[in-house]
Amino acid sequence: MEPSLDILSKEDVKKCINAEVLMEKLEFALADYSKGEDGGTQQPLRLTIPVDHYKGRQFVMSAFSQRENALATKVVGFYPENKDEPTHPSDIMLYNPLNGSLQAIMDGTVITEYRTGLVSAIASKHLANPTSKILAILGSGVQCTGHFNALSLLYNFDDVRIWNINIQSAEIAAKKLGKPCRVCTTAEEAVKDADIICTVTSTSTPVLNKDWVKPGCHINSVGAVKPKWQELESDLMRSSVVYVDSKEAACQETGDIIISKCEIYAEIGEVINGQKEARWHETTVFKSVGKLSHKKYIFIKYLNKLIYLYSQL
Ligand SMILES: NC(=O)C1=CN([C@@H]2O[C@H](COP(=O)(O)OP(=O)(O)OC[C@H]3O[C@@H](n4cnc5c(N)ncnc54)[C@H](O)[C@@H]3O)[C@@H](O)[C@H]2O)C=CC1
Ligand SMILES: O=C(O)C1=NCCCC1
Repeated sequence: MEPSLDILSKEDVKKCINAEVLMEKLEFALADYSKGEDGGTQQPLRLTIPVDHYKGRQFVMSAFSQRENALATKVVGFYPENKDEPTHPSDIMLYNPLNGSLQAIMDGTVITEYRTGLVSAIASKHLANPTSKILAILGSGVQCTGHFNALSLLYNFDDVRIWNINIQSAEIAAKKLGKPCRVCTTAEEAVKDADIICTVTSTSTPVLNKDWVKPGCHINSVGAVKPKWQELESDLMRSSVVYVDSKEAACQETGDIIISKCEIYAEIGEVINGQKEARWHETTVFKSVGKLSHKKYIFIKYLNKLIYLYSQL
């Protein structure tokens, strides 16, 4: 008999996700990745296909995880000018690692939203002041909500600020958060005295300057996923303690690292493994490029288990 193929829509995937469980899995994934070969993961650098003719690009990310016994590929687009379609369309294919056969195809947009925010939350848990009360988010798209929801699992913020280049978009995002927050007219106003700052924009030039940031603040920067693009000013990168998800990927894929020529202190996985210090009393930047498909992979395997249960109900 032919093995069956599960096809999961965005709604199906949403029903399967439990953010707290995913956060635990992602922490293991980051730690395994930073152990190198001992971590039991295979995760080559992702393939980037420029589609300049249509102002877009596509990333193809494949990985195998021994811990989860899972093999998967995620394809994600980056079309920042899309208006009625997602700016990051994505699909994930899950394979049987025993024989390589395709088991499931699922929407990847919900997983991308959750995974990215939760990884920034894990970085914040290690690198931000544990008593953090003020959160600033620059950018008000999908990752604004993703980051707010993920960080709210760990912190009880009493002041949340949002800024976006387009203020109407920030106002819409603010209403969606389900918690009072302040829409700011400048990025400088939004980040004043903030304990944690998330930059989640599609900008190609810096939106955050060193002089605006409170010493000891923690910054999660997830945009600028092109070698010539920057989200953070070079001076800010050079004067902060910089952590990344993957040194290999960060050094090839983001102008925040390449252009600033900053020193990378550690991968966040090395902090989780106890190999490097969490210097949370200093100003820290977690530069995420989302390169780690194996993180997604763990997500996927987890979903697959739930999908199985779900299909039994
Ligand atoms: N590191 C990672 O793992 C991941 C990174 N990303 C990146 O994170 C960023 C945000 O992703 P989404 O929220 O999904 O995208 P989105 O398209 O939903 O939102 C992008 C936001 O950036 C704003 N923006 C556009 N140009 C700007 C400019 N010049 N200055 C300031 N803001 C500007 C837009 O108005 C919008 O609010 C993107 O750069 C994306 O490629 C997305 C997913 C994973
Ligand atoms: O890892 C991801 O997912 C993405 N990374 C870079 C930008 C597109 C989405």
